[in-house]
Amino acid sequence: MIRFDHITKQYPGTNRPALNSVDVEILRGEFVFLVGASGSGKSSCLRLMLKEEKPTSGSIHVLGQDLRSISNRKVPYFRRNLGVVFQDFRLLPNKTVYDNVAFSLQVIGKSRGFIQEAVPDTLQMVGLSEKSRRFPHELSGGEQQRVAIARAIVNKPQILLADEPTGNLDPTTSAGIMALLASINAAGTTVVMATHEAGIVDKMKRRVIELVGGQIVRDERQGGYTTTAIQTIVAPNAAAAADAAATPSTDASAYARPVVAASATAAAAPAAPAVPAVSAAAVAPVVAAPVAAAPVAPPVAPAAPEARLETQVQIPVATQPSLVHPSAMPIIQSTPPAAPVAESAVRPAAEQIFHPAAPPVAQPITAPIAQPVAQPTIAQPTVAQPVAQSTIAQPTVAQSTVAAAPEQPRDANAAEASVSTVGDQLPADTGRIMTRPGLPVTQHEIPEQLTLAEKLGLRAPGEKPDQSGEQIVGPTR
Ligand SMILES: Nc1ncnc2c1ncn2[C@@H]1O[C@H](COP(=O)(O)OP(=O)(O)OP(=O)(O)O)[C@@H](O)[C@H]1O
Repeated sequence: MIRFDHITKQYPGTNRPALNSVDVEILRGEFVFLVGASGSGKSSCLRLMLKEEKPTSGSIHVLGQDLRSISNRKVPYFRRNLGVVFQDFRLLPNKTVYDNVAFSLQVIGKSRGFIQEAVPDTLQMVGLSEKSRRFPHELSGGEQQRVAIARAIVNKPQILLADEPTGNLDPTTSAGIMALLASINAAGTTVVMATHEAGIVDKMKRRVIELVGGQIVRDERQGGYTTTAIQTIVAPNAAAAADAAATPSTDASAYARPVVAASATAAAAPAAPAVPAVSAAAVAPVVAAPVAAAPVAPPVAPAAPEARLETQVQIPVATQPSLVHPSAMPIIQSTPPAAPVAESAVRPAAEQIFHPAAPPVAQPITAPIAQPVAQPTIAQPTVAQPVAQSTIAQPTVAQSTVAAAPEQPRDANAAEASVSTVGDQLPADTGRIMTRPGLPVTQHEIPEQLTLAEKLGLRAPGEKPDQSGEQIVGPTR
């Protein structure tokens, strides 16, 4: 779904890169924290995913598209597949809650009927139905962030990028926002969130990617802000890996199993560094989608993997997709809350990253027996009413409407906005390990400074601004 290959980003006028040869893949349905000290490169990662910045070298694929192939003119259409939430909310101050959310649909040409249905549904999901007529300055910080989240998800993006969304909020309000993000993720949206907040990361027990000085130093399933994983040695075993590759599983329960898998590169080199093993804490993550019955099931309905974990001890590695990039840091994997989908399984041949014939090192391991734990204390979303699943549960369906008449964007290029989603609608490939071909690097010029509307994909760079203005409003409390 999102893949960085050897990404280096050096900003003009700086003498060291903000990101230094970063390799990482984020699968569909994952909830990923980017953590690290200030200046470690978290926001740069998000800006690159959004094509707000271009890498100095390396390639980025998002939703099956090589971002280098997306022209500046088409960037707004690409961004319609991504929702974005910022630390400072960035709401339109002269518009009501309803209009802030509706605005993002109006500017991409959604029909009045669609807007009248989608906006109330989304406001209900974020618990703001009763405050739809208020202006941003009449809301608390947490409520403003909920509006920003509603705006980000109202078009049912497949990916939600959040840059320190709780940075301006108190712990209790932050917990509510995190529960909301968890429910959005549980309904199928991939969430990537940069944060400094150790408490949140520790409670959520999701995948954690840690950056230090622009490099990934840790990539851990169900991690904490500071790793507590027990490191063990896993010896290369090509035969076991070959078996693993030959018998890919489509059993969703496979995702629930802790696993260790190394890269094909490691398999080919007996002296390769040891691969870290699973986290000792295979505990239940915080997810419970507070959604009501819906006409359409979530596209990536995350089963509750924690329930199955409790009795598992011996873990067949073959059934778990690896997130390990051949040249990336070893990953420490335990249990993802959802069933991430390897986008690679549906890419064109030239982009295929799975190479079953060259399996990585993979050894059965003894997984920790999950201990019953108290439910983490992050609260469920304060949704006043049962949530209409249609609000976010059908991202792939929704995406297709971006290019469909009468809601088609206003120029012929709009159709391309939906193309990128096609690759994400096919079944998961669960049993193979990723290796990737090197790709030539071509740079595209994009504006360094974009307005909010441009960042949100609402308006093409350079297009005439909306008359209502694009001022931003930050937290009021
Ligand atoms: N537009 C820019 N021009 C020059 N340098 C930049 C620019 N943006 C970021 N940097 C530098 O790149 C490095 C990474 O910055 P980035 O904002 O990605 O870090 P971060 O981890 O998100 O930090 P924070 O947690 O403080 O937001 C820093 O050294 C920063 O000074």
